[in-house]
Amino acid sequence: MAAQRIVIGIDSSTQSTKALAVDAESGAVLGTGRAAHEVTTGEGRESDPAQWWRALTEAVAATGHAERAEAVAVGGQQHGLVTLDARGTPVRPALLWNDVRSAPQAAALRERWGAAEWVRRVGSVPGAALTVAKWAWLRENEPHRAEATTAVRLPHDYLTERLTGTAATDRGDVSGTGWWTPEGYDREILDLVGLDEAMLPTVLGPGRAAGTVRSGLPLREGALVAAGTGDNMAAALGLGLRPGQPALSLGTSGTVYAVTRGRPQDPSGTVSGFADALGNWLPLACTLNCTLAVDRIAALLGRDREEVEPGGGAVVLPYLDGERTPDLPYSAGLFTGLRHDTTAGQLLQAAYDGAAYSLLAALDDVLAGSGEEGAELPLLLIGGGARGTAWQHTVRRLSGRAVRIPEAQELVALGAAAQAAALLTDEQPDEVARRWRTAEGPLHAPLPRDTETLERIAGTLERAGALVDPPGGRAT
Ligand SMILES: Nc1ncnc2c1ncn2[C@@H]1O[C@H](COP(=O)(O)OP(=O)(O)O)[C@@H](O)[C@H]1O
Ligand SMILES: O=C(CO)[C@@H](O)[C@H](O)COP(=O)(O)O
Repeated sequence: MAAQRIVIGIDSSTQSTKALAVDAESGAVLGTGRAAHEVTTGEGRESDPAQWWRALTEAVAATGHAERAEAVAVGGQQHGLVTLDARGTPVRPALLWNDVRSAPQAAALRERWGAAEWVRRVGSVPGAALTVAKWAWLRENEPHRAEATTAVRLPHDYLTERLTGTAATDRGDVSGTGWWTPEGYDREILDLVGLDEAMLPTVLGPGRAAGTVRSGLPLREGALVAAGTGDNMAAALGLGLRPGQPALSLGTSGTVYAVTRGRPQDPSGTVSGFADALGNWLPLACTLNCTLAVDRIAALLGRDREEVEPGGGAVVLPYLDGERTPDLPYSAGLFTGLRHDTTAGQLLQAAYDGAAYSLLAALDDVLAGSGEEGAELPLLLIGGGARGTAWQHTVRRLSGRAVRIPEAQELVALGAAAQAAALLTDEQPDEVARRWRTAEGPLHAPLPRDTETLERIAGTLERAGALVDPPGGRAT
């Protein structure tokens, strides 16, 4: 019998790091680890990259297989701006994807060339989330820190570099920066925002390793380190997505996406034209307010997250963090349509509906522009929220689609593990995930689409005007 080969997949997401030790042959999860991250509250959203590294070492050690793993890969939250000095030490905490302070810089970038030209170059219309807007914010607001920066990284690049000593990224994650084109870094954009290309990592092609684990780390020295990728691209690998198969992730962010063979082009800005971690594309729409916002509203209402009730005409736009889809970075949450007989459970259901609405509306755009057949395939529901009955039911009611809930947990970490395993077995990572049968799970039949609720939310958004889009910036 051949010796068991073990790989480790790491998901460094907004709220925590999760690590899975996986049998490269069968996909069996042999050990798991998790360590929480701190994210600032208030106006900005920041985390200390050194804390991600500590969380990674803790989570990897907790799998119980760190010393045996032959290959490892990191999937990381997208877009975050990590700024390092000449010693590789963070100049300041990372500005995260959901930090909307960079909205004015994003607007100025859009103004400069127009949405269509940005889409032609980098696939996406710059919003506050994109790294390019965050770097522009830093230069304007903390020029001394921008000056002190000698290297710019994404979260997964930073962690991969700490593992290997190599400054490398991949086409999936780099496609969310706003300065990468399929031909390489866009010099004109880098000039526009005053960033030297020498400060950026090398973009590795699919299937390439970033290097090997350095000595003195809590992993086996010399183990292979795959290129890693952004967390959504890693989940696409982890599910073994074939072109046209839609997925919806309910985590800190809500995301909807599909793998496509053609490059997405959406000048409206709803769908970002990301690359996947292989040679394809990953049109994706993302909301800022998903599980955390709904949980917060449940807490305000004094309810458990599952204590929802149907009925009533209330609408909740749960934009506690500002919002990205629709593009309302300065918005705050809005409750409307309350009556004497409105219950707390109905308000909580309305919060779920408000959070799911934009994702499902955007799903239609993701699929419409995808040019792929198979758009009627069941929606794969993943992320922490997919475990919740209220989330599952809301997605089924508002999508009118069949929904499959993979039994496998932690699809981002599994995707990273599949990428690591592919280095050992000479397969494609998505083939590895299909071999591991990661997308299998109960299939829920479609429910009739609740068009009344969808229309009520759409109408509220249309009429909400300055309440959700204050002319002078942040509402509160
Ligand atoms: N059983 C559950 N029901 C509903 N939501 C859940 C459940 N378990 C976890 N969650 C939600 O999942 C979220 C974390 O999801 P996750 O995908 O791990 O987030 P991220 O990757 O953004 O850090 C938490 O905010 C929590 O609200
Ligand atoms: O910004 C995006 C996608 O464009 C987010 O999806 C981030 O990648 C963060 O993901 P989670 O921590 O919520 O998984």
